[in-house]
Amino acid sequence: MYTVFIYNSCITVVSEFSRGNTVMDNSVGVNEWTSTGNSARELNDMTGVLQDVSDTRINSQDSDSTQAQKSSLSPRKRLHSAGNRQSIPAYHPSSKSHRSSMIRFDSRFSDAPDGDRDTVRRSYNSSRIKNRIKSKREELNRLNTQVMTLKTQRANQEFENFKLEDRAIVLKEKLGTLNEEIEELKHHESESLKELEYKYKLTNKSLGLSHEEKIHKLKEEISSDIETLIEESVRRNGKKKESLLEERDNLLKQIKVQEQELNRKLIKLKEDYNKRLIMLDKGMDDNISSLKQELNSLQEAREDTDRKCVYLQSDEIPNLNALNEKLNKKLNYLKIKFHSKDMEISNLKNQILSLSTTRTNIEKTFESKETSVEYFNEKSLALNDKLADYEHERRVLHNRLQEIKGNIRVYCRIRPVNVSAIKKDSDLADMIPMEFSSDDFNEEANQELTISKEPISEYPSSYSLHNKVSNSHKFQFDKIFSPEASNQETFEELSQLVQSSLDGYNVCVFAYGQTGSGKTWTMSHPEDGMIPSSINKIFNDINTLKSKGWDYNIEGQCLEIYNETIIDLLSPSTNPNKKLEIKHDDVNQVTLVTNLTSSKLETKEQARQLLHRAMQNRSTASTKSNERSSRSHSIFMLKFEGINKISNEKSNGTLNLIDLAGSERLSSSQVRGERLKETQAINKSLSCLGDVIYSLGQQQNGTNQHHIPYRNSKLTYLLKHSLGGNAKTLMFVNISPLLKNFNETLNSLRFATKVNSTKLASK
Ligand SMILES: Nc1ncnc2c1ncn2[C@@H]1O[C@H](COP(=O)(O)OP(=O)(O)OP(=O)(O)O)[C@@H](O)[C@H]1O
Repeated sequence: MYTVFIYNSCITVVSEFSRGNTVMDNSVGVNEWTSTGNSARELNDMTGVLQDVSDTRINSQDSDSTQAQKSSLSPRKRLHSAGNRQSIPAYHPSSKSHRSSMIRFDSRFSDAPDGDRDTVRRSYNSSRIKNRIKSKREELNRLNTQVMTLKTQRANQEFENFKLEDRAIVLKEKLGTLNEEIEELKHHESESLKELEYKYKLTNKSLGLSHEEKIHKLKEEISSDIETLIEESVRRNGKKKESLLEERDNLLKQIKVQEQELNRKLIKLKEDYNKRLIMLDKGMDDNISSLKQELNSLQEAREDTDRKCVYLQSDEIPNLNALNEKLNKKLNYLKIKFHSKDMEISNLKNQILSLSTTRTNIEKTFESKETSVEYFNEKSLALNDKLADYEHERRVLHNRLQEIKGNIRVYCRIRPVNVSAIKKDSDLADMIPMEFSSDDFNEEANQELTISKEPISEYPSSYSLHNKVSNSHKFQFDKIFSPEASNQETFEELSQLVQSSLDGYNVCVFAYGQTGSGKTWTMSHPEDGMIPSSINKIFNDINTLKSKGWDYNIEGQCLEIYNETIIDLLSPSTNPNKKLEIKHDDVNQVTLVTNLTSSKLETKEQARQLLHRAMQNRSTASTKSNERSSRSHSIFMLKFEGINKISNEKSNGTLNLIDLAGSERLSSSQVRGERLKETQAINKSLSCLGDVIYSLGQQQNGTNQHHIPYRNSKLTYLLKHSLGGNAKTLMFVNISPLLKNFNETLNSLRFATKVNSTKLASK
């Protein structure tokens, strides 16, 4: 016995050998079955068989068996009760075919006895069912194989879909890359634009400065650069566009090919399905629907792909086209900009042309001005030459004048007496009777001074009486300054020698005379003494000489010779190691005192301060050593080093302003001890000075060619190169007007006369 149960969409074939003994023989899911394409008809056949078997059993066993049992065994009813919606053709026992088979069956066993006949029929039915089940199993296996094939095909199709999706992703990536490239192109283009602008600015600047040809060349270069860049940009963009279009075409082609392939496959599949549908019967609706679903999914995939293609066609390519348009617009904008820049360049060119015209005009004016400047320069040079010549001539003439006046000049200065202090005739009698006239010159341009112990005239109050004098002493000097003469008047005569020192000569100015005769007054009076006045004149003259091309370096030194010892007045020191020694450079006619302080003087003030310092040091020392100032020679030395920028002339001159020690005679001073030694040293050095000057005079006159005793005293040795030759010497003989100093005055006048008698001739 076989019973088919349908429960939970499963058909279960049960072989029942006996009532109440049921064995599960085979079980196939309905859905699976239907999906594998099992024919409903065959199933119906089988159920029909089962119905036959059932009917047979019903007929053969118990005709009174209940209708309920019958209905519970009916597969048709079971199928319907399981909710199977398949339309299965009805195999009712009352159907014609069924009845015919029953007739055939009955006719075969009609001859057999009733018991045997039932048994045979049952065995026959059993074998028949077995065979049919076997054949159905085989068919089921075949269907399973077909199902597997379809599954494989579906997997393949899914794989194809995946591939398509991958392809779409790759395409998207490519599009992304293309977008990046386009961005890069944009960036590159903006960079190129910036570079072009920068180049353009640079070129504009250089255009403004360089020549017209350069401008033209630069313009051409810039134009060609811009054109090249534009062409390059166009070419690159064109290439990109072409490649993009090519890519798009390729993609479209690929899509088309794939579409065709897909269509072909779909057609094939459809055909296959149709074939299979024909083969597997129309009852395989589920299968078809699944296939339809697959088809739908495939179509969806296809639509998706189509949409992607459309997206690519509709969105990306227009985007690319828009970008291209944008680039073209930019290119046009650049072209317009280039055109405007070109206009600007032409404007600039015009400006440069007008500027170059102006420049040419200015150059012409400049040339004419240059010509005038050259002319004036030449004139100025000529004038400078003339000026230098004049300056030289002036110097020569000045020197000649000084020589004519005498390289050794002696001026006598009579110290005034405080006239208000002379109250009585007896006071007048204490004065030295002297006679001179301030403007009375003899044939040799000398002035004469006559002194006498006795009154020279009946009117002794006058200095210029012309009465005959007994026991009188007559002297001749280059100039005699009356007691009323001021320092300014005195300096007028000296100033020419100061000029000589600036002109490169060595000048010595001595103040000779007994103590109290007015030497310091004459030389160092702080306001108008010879030294302060010389300082004034020197710095004034230097300024004037600057316009004639002269520049001067001035150095100042101050020293004292006391007891034949040199003392630095700017830095007095008791240090025995600091020896002040006189050194001579006979070749360059330069004298140097070792360790002597030398100060560079650039202003009057500096020179005055230097003098003030020296005077202070001298007075401090004087207090310590009992009026030493009267018994020492003080020397203020100014050295001038001049150079003329016009004529390149050089000059080296020295101005020595010397306040000599008092010239007291030993007999009159009646000194002893230290004081005697001092007086002897003073007298020795003064007499040496006289000797040197005298010897020099003799040498120049040709009478004495031998020895000049410079070394006999520190003073003469120091002044070796400032005495003699072209050097100028001026000696002030300061005399006292008092009768009590008559002998000293006479002595001084005699010494001065000795000096004055030596007129040094120029070489
Ligand atoms: N030209 C003058 N006018 C007015 N006073 C004068 C003149 N010359 C000298 N004296 C006065 O005479 C005095 C002595 O003068 P001064 O000190 O210059 O002499 P000296 O020769 O330098 O003396 P010593 O050798 O001691 O230094 C001073 O008081 C000074 O004021």
